Amino acid sequence: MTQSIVVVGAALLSRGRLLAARRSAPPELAGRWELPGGKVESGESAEHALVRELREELGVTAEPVGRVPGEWPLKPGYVLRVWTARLLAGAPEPLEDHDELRWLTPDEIWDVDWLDQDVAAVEAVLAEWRRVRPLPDGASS
Ligand SMILES: Nc1nc2c([nH]c(=O)n2[C@H]2C[C@H](O)[C@@H](COP(=O)(O)OP(=O)(O)OP(=O)(O)O)O2)c(=O)[nH]1
Repeated sequence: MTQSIVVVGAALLSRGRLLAARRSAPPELAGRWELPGGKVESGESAEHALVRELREELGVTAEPVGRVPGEWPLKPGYVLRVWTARLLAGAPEPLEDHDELRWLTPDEIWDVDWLDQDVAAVEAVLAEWRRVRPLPDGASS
């Protein structure tokens, strides 16, 4: 049986916001938004890949916090798994693969044009985020 290639995505959360990244390549994905991350290399753990990718792509030191339950198909042979993560050092910059970053509040999550294949994953991130930090009584979303 052929194993799918695992792509790890980071739900980097800071000060009540989620980091979204706009892809600059390849052309069919450019301009759409995703969770920063990338492919897990052979012999590498997903958590290690997450830390490595965030360093390479965004220039930050981050640590994984917890897996967001679920797994989402990307292109054939690729699946996306997502971890919440927190920043330990640095301010994210779009160094590689991205040309813009945005910190989104829960209310702003759908303001960006997520990759189609990321929408279900982002919904799961939102559910996990609310589970961990429930909204105060009376909040609308
Ligand atoms: N990082 C990331 N990639 C995603 C997401 N959604 C999605 O379809 N993809 C696709 C884009 C790419 O085809 C693949 C991940 O490749 P990548 O280019 O980010 O990973 P990488 O840094 O390891 O790749 P490479 O440039 O070293 O080849 O998964 C997502 O939310 N995050």
